Amino acid sequence: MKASLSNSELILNADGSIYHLNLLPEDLANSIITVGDPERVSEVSKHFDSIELKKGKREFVTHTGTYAHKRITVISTGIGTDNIDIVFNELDALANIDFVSREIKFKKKQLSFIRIGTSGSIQPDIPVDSFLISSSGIGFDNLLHFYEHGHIKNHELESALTSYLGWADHNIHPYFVDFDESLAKIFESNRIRYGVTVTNSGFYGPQGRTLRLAPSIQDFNDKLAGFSHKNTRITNLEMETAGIYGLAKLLGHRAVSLNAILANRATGEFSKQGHKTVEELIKYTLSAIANSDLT
Ligand SMILES: O=P(O)(O)O[C@H]1O[C@H](CO)[C@@H](O)[C@H]1O
Ligand SMILES: O=c1cc[nH]c(=O)[nH]1
Repeated sequence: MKASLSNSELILNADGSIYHLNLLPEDLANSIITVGDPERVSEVSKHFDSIELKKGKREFVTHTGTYAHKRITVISTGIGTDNIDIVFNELDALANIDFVSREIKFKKKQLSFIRIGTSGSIQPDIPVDSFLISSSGIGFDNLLHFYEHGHIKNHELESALTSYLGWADHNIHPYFVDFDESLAKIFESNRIRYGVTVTNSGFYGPQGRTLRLAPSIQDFNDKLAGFSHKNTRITNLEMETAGIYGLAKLLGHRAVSLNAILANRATGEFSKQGHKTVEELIKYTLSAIANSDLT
């Protein structure tokens, strides 16, 4: 017999929508763009040919519409993998749990997630205003540690990085998860490079930034930048990708993260045209989706 999820586990609002996102199952397209900044949602949907719905609650703003005959949902996650836990569990519930019987559906739907985010490079040769596809996400947060996840990790790279860093005494246990290669192919061109992205649990200390507080690990970014294993090096830092890759893979979905590089931490630069660069990445992403087999 199938288990019915209780009211405290699958939480629905009075109108039948899912607790934090305020969405109904029919509100969701199969292709989903995630962005961190709620204001970036309309920067994406302003390009749509039509918008069928706009909903939101807290930092989770959602627009669903059509672009070049593709139905697309764009949703903001806010900042951090704690929010990724909420967004990805609730989006998967919309697709794969029957809200009437409260049972997990036998036939699962696979969603395609494309993150359009901003990020800081730690390599001097990756300039501000460039674009980067994360071929892996390395979680310096703790989200994946709360789920059984041994089967979806890149064990070889995780072990190599863990022994190189030797930061277990700092309670740092990075998890390493790869992108969905078939989804990433859609976004390949000579305008965008591949890299490996660290997902941090903060923007300042956890990304090696020092304003007034002393860091617990000296030369944090230099140490990350110096990692090398079979042609793999770490390229950039942000705050969501590893959590997205981990939860998407665990739930049977596809995910790829596209980064607009706004900071170069090695050279101390920050983009003077961040809005334009993000706008260009949005147009680049939508054009690639238009020319893809995504439905
Ligand atoms: O621009 P977004 O998508 O929010 O991404 C980056 O920007 C935020 C920090 O400024 C973090 O969320 C980081 O991951
Ligand atoms: O340096 C940066 C720039 C954007 N987003 C981040 O998380 N870090």
